[in-house]
Amino acid sequence: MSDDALFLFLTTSIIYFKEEEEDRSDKEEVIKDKTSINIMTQKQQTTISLQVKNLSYAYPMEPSEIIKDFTLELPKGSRCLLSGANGAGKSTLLQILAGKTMVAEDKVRVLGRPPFHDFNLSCSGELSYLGSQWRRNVGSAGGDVPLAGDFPARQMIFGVENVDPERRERLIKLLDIDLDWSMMALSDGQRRRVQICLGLLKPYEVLLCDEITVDLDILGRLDLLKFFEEECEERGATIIYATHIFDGMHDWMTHLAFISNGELKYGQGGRKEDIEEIKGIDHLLSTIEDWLRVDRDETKARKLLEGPKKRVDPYAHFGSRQMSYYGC
Ligand SMILES: Nc1ncnc2c1ncn2[C@@H]1O[C@H](COP(=O)(O)OP(=O)(O)OP(=O)(O)O)[C@@H](O)[C@H]1O
Repeated sequence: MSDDALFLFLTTSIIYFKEEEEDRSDKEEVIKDKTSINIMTQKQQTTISLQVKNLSYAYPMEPSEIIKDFTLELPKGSRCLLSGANGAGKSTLLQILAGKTMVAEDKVRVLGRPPFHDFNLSCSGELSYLGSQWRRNVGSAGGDVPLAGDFPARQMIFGVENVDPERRERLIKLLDIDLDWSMMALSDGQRRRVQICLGLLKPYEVLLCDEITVDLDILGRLDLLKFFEEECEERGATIIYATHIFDGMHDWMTHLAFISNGELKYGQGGRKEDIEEIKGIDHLLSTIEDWLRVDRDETKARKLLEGPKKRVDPYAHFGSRQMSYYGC
């Protein structure tokens, strides 16, 4: 081999090996990345962010329990659809999980902490609740009376401190909010958009939603569901979403719980892939319809058997009811 040929051979080999090495290290990067994603997914799946253990609850002065021996466990990053008939106990359960109602410390854990006793869970924004109580408190003067006063949506949204400006911008765009909207002259859907924006400004780790999208138009609802999905997949947020609207929910949810008369009856809060009735194709609506029909028949039968509910009269000891009659 001539000197020139030897030189050419050596240079080509060096270039080839270098390229091979670069290629291999690229591949290794990808494999490393994939491994870390896998580890994250496994970690996400094994990290429990919300836990309810044999929870029972009765409202004060009420004779019967509204939540009965309820057990649920949700991993980080999951999106659980909470379903059930009117009066089944969904809002009551969400209010307990949100720490608005006191139950024993060991019955409910959110991010490993008891939500009622650990006040900081909600104050820090780690646990966020958008529900009936919240609807009455945010942007309203109490009950269903809208806040009076001619101030713009901007004032409410920019009034929340310590918010990431990028997140705020994103939410304003997503919810199609006009910052000049006057809070006293909004439609129900517009008010709900401002309320939802306020509730989502802080990056929660666990979000509890109780029928928040009823007033939104289809686009608003679908965009919001997409946003929630990204929050779970990118940040590992966990969401429980109670609704009677199932459009788009089959693909959206990762877990399903159907509550009947305060008990976890179908779905068991399990992964949707493991629930026989909705496995594979989108059978969610028809399945929930079937469950609701069975539930309605059972409730009727139970009520017939139980007879009328006996309520505790809180004024019985004071005779004030009689006094009020005299007053009339
Ligand atoms: N403050 C309260 N005091 C006493 N009983 C209550 C109170 N709030 C709700 N209930 C009762 O608890 C039961 C469950 O109500 P809850 O609001 O949790 O049901 P839900 O599943 O959210 O219903 P919906 O789908 O209509 O919103 C109902 O029978 C209701 O009458």
